[in-house]
Amino acid sequence: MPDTLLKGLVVASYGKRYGVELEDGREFSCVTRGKKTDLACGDRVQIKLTADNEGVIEKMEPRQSLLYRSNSFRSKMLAANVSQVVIVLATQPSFYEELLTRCLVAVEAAGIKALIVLNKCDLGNADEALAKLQDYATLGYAVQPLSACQDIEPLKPWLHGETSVLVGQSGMGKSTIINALLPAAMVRTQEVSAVLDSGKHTTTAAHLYHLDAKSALIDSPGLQEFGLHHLDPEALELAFVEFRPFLGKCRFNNCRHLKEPECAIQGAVATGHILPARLAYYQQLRQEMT
Ligand SMILES: Nc1nc2c(ncn2[C@@H]2O[C@H](COP(=O)(O)OP(=O)(O)OP(=O)(O)O)[C@@H](O)[C@H]2O)c(=O)[nH]1
Ligand SMILES: [Zn+2]
Repeated sequence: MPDTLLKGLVVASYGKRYGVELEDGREFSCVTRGKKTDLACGDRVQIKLTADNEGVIEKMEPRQSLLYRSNSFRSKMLAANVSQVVIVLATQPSFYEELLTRCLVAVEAAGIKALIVLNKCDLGNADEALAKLQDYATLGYAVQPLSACQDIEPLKPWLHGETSVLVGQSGMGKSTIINALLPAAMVRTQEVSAVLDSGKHTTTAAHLYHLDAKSALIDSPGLQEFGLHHLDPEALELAFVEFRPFLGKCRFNNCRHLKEPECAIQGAVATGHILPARLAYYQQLRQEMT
């Protein structure tokens, strides 16, 4: 029955090709109709089979969430329908707080939960790195210390029942985490690449792995460029969670919280309700928008 539409899940995206897993577990290499490329790993779709191991994506189901990463030129979809973003940091090499901030902004704007994992806690300077993350814990973000190469167990309860996407700078230990959670992952990645790459060198944008019947993990490439060009100023100020009680209380209702007089956000910094560093990150991102 070549015209039957089959329900599936996008488990890999390779440029213009997508790996789609059907409900029975079979996976097919699929293309979209025309020039449509606005699909992401985690999207629920309906496909029509065209030949052995090939399919065309005919329909996409509505999304619950969509996480973007973008650079200065364009935004790209990172993952769809995720419930949680796991930001992987490490004690060494030291992480960029600016990148963490950008990532948290993207997560808030997408309406998703965030978990901050501090990996490599077996190395010497864990206390220092954890102290740095205390500010984020105070803001309400979950922070989980980990040593992925020694014991992955502390991470597991956080992933249960969630569709999580792992993001992090190169070298923080994402691959180590995935391999510890899912020892067969590497094998599977290679098999899928062989099917989908068809001899060409394409990079995987993201890949979804099932941890169990209720939990999935999406691996994504580094987030070195976590531009936020898809956001508008309102979304940006809302993404700084501790700003929310003060929004709408500035003298000017179009206040950018840069140098305006009688700004409630700057006032909250002066009274110790908002950290100066958070305002500085906000202002940097706000200025990128103008
Ligand atoms: N000491 C220590 N080293 C770790 C831990 N987790 C990972 N590493 C090491 O850190 C290095 C980088 O780990 P990867 O898992 O390759 O990092 P990645 O984030 O996947 O990096 P990319 O592949 O570049 O994206 C490797 O040498 C790992 O062995 C840990 O918990 N403790
Ligand atoms: Zn203001």
